[in-house]
Amino acid sequence: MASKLNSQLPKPYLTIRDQLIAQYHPLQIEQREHHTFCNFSDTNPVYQIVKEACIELGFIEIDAEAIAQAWQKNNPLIDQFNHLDWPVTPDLFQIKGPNSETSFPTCPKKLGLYVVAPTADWIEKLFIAGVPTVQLRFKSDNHHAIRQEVKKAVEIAKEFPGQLFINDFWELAIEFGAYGVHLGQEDLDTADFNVIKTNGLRLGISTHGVAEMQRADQISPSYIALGAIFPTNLKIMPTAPQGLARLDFYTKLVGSYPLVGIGGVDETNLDAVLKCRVGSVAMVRSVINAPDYRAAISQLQAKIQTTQVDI
Ligand SMILES: Cc1ncc(COP(=O)(O)OP(=O)(O)O)c(N)n1
Ligand SMILES: Cc1ncsc1CCOP(=O)(O)O
Repeated sequence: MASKLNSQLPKPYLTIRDQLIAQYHPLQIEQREHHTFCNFSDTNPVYQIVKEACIELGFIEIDAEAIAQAWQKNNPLIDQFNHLDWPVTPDLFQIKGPNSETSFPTCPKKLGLYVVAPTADWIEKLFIAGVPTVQLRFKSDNHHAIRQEVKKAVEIAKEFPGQLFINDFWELAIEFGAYGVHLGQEDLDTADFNVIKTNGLRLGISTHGVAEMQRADQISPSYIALGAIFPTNLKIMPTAPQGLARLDFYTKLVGSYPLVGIGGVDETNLDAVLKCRVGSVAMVRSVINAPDYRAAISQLQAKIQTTQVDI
């Protein structure tokens, strides 16, 4: 494979690097940044080769470094290098898992169909239609409107057996007593996790790759979300769509955390996503923009019931 990098690797190592790239080409995605050089901080050849191969496969640099570190830990000697030995276990990535004292309250590993909805009225329609897990993702700058919407959604949720997560507004979620909150990476610097936890709320965290999963693990959330799996026009994503081969890898990486897959999932690709052993699949447009949302829910739920493997 022709390299996009100006490699600093010695010639014999380039062969091993290209072997890795050929072996793991299903993990390849089109990268947005064009890497012209690699400034390696670590001189270990295994680390260097793997990092370069991962950059070539389209991993962002912090993820390439995390994978290179895991590989080096598992396979430290270049003269015993086994290019088939891609590391997948959480411990190689220093992912501890949720069983520590600091964990958030647990939620089911299989959350069923998880619909992310724009308003409290939608939350009601979704619960009535039998959706087990919903999220209020209300986007507004009007504090009064936000407060009213969260309050209404939580009041509605109390009438139904399903689970309601509130996106972003964790203080309001606590005040009104929601089942859980969902936070993005940019919320992690400001949210008070102790307050969320001591109030008994579950926590879901968005991730877009390996390094963000490692960061999420430090917080021991109730679930980890990974997106986008496929292209989505609902929001601008910080990383390119990750695809099924990477989803399969991420499912192994998170170990016993429930993994929620999101982004571009619909009836046509749901089977393939479930086969990657995700705990659940979150969707917006496949339900909210469907010509008949009740019919869409029935079809998606039926597919989840028939296809989801034991995890
Ligand atoms: C289940 C699930 N996964 C990811 C997201 C995205 O959340 P976030 O990163 O906070 O981005 P916005 O939704 O605020 O645009 C989500 N909402 N739900
Ligand atoms: C909110 C969000 N976070 C990651 S992808 C995404 C959008 C999912 O929407 P859709 O299911 O319509 O692609």
